[in-house]
Amino acid sequence: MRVSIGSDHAGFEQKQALAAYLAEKGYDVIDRGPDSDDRVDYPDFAVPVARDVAEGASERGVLVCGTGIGMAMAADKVPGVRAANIITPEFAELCREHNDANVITLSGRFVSLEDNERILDTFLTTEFGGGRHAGRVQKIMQLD
Ligand SMILES: O=C(CO)[C@H](O)[C@H](O)[C@H](O)COP(=O)(O)O
Repeated sequence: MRVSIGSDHAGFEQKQALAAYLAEKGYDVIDRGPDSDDRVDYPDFAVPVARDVAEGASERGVLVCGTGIGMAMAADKVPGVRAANIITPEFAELCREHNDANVITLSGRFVSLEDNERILDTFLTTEFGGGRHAGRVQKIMQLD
């Protein structure tokens, strides 16, 4: 599976570690930056990752900032993207099963790397449940 990843300065350290973690697990990782922890603006990195997913260059997107909140707001503006800000593995499972989220946004300041690895594992391996959830997700997508 191809996965695009990006961050801002607050998520840079975890982005680097998570990109390496995913590559080690066999994922094809596209790193959309940044390349250092210099202060940057999160929308500038959310949008390239979101566009990768919306345009099919990758199947999933991963974004890390201080909280994940700003990244989710920015990524979700890109038509075709369903971004979820996730801080527990349980929510990671549900955002896939119920919402078919295709971009996950993570907190580099309030969630440990180990916990974000577990969250990411769940996000990348849980299938959409379909059924009663399908029409609901369809209604979201009609808002694009
Ligand atoms: O987008 C955010 C908030 O939802 C992120 O947490 C940012 O990383 C944060 O706002 C950056 O803050 P800083 O004071 O400029 O480091």
